[in-house]
Amino acid sequence: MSALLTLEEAQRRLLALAPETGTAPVDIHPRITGNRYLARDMVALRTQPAADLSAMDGYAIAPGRGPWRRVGESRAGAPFGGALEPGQCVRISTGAHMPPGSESVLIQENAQVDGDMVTASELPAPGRHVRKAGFDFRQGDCILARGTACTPATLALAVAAGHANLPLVEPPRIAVLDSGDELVPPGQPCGTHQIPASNGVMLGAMLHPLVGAVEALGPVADDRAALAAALKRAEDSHILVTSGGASVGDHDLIQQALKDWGATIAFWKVAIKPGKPLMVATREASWGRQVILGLPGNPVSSFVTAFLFALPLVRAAMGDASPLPRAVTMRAAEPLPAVGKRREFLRAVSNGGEVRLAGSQDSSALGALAAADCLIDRPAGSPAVSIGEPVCVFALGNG
Ligand SMILES: Nc1nc2c(c(=O)[nH]1)N[C@H]1C(S)=C(S)[C@@H](COP(=O)(O)OP(=O)(O)OC[C@H]3O[C@@H](n4cnc5c(N)ncnc54)[C@H](O)[C@@H]3O)O[C@H]1N2
Ligand code: MOO
Repeated sequence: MSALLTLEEAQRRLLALAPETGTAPVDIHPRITGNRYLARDMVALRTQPAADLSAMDGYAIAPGRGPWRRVGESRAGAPFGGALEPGQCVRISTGAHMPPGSESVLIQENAQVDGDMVTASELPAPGRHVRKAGFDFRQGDCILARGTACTPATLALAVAAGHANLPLVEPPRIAVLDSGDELVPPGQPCGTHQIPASNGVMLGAMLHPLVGAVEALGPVADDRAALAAALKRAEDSHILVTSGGASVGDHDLIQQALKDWGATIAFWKVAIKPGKPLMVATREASWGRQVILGLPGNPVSSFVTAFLFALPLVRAAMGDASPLPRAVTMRAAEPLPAVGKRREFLRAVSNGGEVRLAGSQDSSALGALAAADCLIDRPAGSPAVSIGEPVCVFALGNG
């Protein structure tokens, strides 16, 4: 058998296949919802601040040690009309124009006021409490790069830079198909030879927050005709995620069904545990390229491969410039065994920078998976870990 792909190589090959979905302008106001990413670099249409502004409430003072004669007021939205002469000041509020001739702001806590005359109990340094024009950004600056996520902060920056809508990558159309003769739809009577079809629901719940709509095509029996009928319903999907039938069993028909459908296998099997039988295929539809991600049927294998492959693929198709999950370092709260040839992703619970196993690491153990809030990433061939040693961890977040 050919060597298994490493995780990095498999992710690289998959992301290179991410489908193109198109771009459309989307109104920012009242707010863009869901996970969306910029299709282009964005340039500021205005300078912010557009003029020197006060950062505090107090008095905009002319240079010198004072006292200063108060000659007017500058409020946010209503600037002082004139310019300050030496020895003059204006009352000023936070966000208001610094009038010409003023140099710094004497905060009101440090001002002694006697009629029109203002003296300083503590003198501000020149330029103190002044936001200089353009210090945040200037017209023409690139403020947001293509592939940036629309977060509350990036939306605020885009609005401040003068934009009313943003060019966003369209979310991909996604279908999920779980297959197996033993699968029973949720809540229906289930014999001892059967199992409730939990993967379709789990995968839909993982993908839905990213795109807002996921078509559920399963559960479907391990039967060529049934699979063909289900695949026909996926003809319009940019991304089809299948679960089950990915391994070597006589009844694991997914690969054959996909080939019958016109798909070409891009690669199969990755050196990870769980998740080895992961399969990737493509299909040229009349409207463009479809990507098929074949996940193993074991529920935990399906979850882990969805986290490592399906979510990044969807994020990449949505235009995310860095779609892969990011690891942090934590300390092992219990010893961990040495790792064999496959890189392992252990279901675990984190607490205050420490991490311990969530329970059974069997790839069917949903109890431990549901209790986990992270995956410990154990490289292939790595030695046993003692309590307190650092380990790489992926927070499950959306997972
Ligand atoms: N002789 C070998 N056997 C197996 C190998 C191997 O290399 N040689 N690989 C093992 C590994 S690793 C995995 S992972 C599984 C994956 O197999 P499949 O993708 O073909 O999955 P199934 O056989 O269809 O199902 C496995 C297991 O998961 C349950 N399942 C499947 N779908 C669902 C669903 N939608 N909801 C809930 N549970 C589901 C199914 O009942 C099985 O118990 O293969 C190993 N075998
Ligand atoms: O890879 Mo399987 O996913 O070990 O259970």
